[in-house]
Amino acid sequence: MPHARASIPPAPEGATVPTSPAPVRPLDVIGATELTTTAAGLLAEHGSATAPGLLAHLPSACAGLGEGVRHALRPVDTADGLFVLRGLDIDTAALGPTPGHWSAVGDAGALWDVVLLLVSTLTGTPIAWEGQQNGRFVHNILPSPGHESEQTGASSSTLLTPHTEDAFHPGRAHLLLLCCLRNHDKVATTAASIRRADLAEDDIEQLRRPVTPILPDDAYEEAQRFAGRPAPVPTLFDSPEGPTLRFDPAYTPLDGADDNWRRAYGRLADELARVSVAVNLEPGDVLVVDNDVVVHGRVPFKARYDGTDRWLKRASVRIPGRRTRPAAETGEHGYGQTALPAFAQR
Ligand SMILES: O=C(O)CCC(=O)C(=O)O
Ligand SMILES: [Fe+2]
Repeated sequence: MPHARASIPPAPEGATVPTSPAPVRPLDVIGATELTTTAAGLLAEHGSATAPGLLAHLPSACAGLGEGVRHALRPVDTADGLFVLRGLDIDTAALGPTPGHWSAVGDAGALWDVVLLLVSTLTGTPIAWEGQQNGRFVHNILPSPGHESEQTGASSSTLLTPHTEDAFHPGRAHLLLLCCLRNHDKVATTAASIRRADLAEDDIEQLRRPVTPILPDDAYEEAQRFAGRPAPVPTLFDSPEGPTLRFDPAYTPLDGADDNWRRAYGRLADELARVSVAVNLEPGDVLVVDNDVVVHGRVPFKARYDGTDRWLKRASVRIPGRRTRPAAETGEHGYGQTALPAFAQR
């Protein structure tokens, strides 16, 4: 049912204006039950969502999932560059309070880590970063005291500027998956597709040039200390699958960039703001974002810090053999960071 559309909330003050809703892919009760029972079985067998043996068993566990789930998780197939999988039934009362920091999560909500890993494995290979959230394959996105105005998932009071996830790195995800556990205040994730943007050919030419680097974000302290020279990277790329982008203005130094490039970059940012949609995730929704096509962010909100805060689980996925990026990326140093696959690539 590709025609269903997620509801669009009114734009909060200062936030991007939604122009078109996100496609919803419904998951029926049979599919949802398959995912949760398979996840519960894996958890019971391996004891923890972070057990290496569980990760190794994801492909064989997925082999037992039915056609309905597989169909719902077929590749992103519209210029929106994303979809919302809807139909998982989360008992939010049983989750326990939203933790105050990712490092305090432990196995809280572990069933949903495993469900998200299964969903991720149906779309590709989940990856983790040694330097982020202790190497976990499923990150917890929740507001944390002291981090309110950062450009990371832990922030709240500030607009999380639209960005490509892990834009600084050539091993970054092809798909980003966000599973919503709790979102009482209907805080929207924003998403803008390069395939909805209308740019002048001259601007596209400018932004195809590698002019300035993208530096590691504040979630990567070790990478930020890396001594190597940051390499300039192109912002736009014409891939055999259509236009793609690599964009993170909050971590893009503009000092070395010429005026023509800067103006084109500014117009790209304006155009992405124009086509941006606000996706209001509800508990049980899994937002699947094509990280080569869409930049995502989040509107500002007031954290509660009382155990009822917004809580998302996040996974990153590589699609083996995908040709959406310039070949020159393979020579990048990646600021000393390595993306680790959950299991050997199939
Ligand atoms: O909180 C959100 O909706 C998105 C945060 C984000 O940028 C991320 O998790 O990568
Ligand atoms: Fe992000």
